[in-house]
Amino acid sequence: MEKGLVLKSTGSHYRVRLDDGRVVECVPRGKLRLNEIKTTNPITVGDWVSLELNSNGVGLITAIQERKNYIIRKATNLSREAHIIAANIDQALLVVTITQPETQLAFIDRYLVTAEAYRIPTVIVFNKIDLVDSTIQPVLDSYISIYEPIGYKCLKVSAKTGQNLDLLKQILQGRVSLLSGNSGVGKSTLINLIEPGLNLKTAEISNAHLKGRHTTTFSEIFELSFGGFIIDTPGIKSFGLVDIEKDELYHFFPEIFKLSDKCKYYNCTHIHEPGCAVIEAVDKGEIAPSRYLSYLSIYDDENEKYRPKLK
Ligand SMILES: Nc1nc2c(ncn2[C@@H]2O[C@H](COP(=O)(O)OP(=O)(O)OP(=O)(O)O)[C@@H](O)[C@H]2O)c(=O)[nH]1
Ligand SMILES: [Zn+2]
Repeated sequence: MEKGLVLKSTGSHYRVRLDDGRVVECVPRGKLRLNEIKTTNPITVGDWVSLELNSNGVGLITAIQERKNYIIRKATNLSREAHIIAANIDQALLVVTITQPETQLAFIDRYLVTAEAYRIPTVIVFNKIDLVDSTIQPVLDSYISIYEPIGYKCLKVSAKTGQNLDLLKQILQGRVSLLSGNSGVGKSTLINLIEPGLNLKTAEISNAHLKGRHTTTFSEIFELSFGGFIIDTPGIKSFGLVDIEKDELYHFFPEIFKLSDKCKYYNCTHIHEPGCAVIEAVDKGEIAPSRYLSYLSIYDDENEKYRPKLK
């Protein structure tokens, strides 16, 4: 009996990396299912599997280990089944830039909420730090002062000058990472510097959900030469919001969640209730206005009237 990590899935067979580094082609033995959700694919990249090796070197997958997390894409047909894109993601690296292009705070917040809901720790990587001049610096500082206190690790790098790429490498080392970020922030440039020759298909498929044919694109995991894995999956630079119940949304804003047990009402929405510890913290400037705005707009687009005025 061997154990391995699923690197690639083509629907019917799988490429699995054994613990000793060997890579073998595998087929599942019979029906393998984890009783989680209705899914179009029972085994996905990032899965840890048990397998038996045939004499001809082909593996027979006999079991799938329980997943610590997974990301899904809703299948485009009406079967309501989900397609699991990847499992057991140790961390997401969200690459953002303050300029060329400017990554919006609302975009970062939506990403972080989704990552929290998926239980994927996220590191915010500020790239193109070489472009930061005296006008950009305060903006960069303000971004970091929003996210660092909440607990998100922030890293300033430059693919152009090579600044802090060693730290980025350290973060990637020994982990399974998902690389995300808007188009043009430098994901490919960074990864090519860190691991030359690795050509990720990070390019986003525009309106992927509108184009059914793209759901047949399979994701893949690449091994880094210095140890660690990168999940390469098209269209996942910014994964969509998972279905989050409105009244659970505050769970995915760590700084709001932390305060929520101090609210007067146990079912406080943190939007209009008297005695709300969250609103109080927003008023006192202890919660970033932009974060609270994101909370309101994700909760309900009609919360306009509750929005605090930004200075
Ligand atoms: N000045 C500067 N330019 C950078 C840096 N990193 C990347 N770029 C440039 O930014 C542009 C976009 O970089 P890409 O690596 O293609 O960005 P991407 O995030 O992979 O973009 P998509 O493939 O569209 O998702 C390229 O022209 C890079 O040369 C950096 O640190 N500093
Ligand atoms: Zn409240």
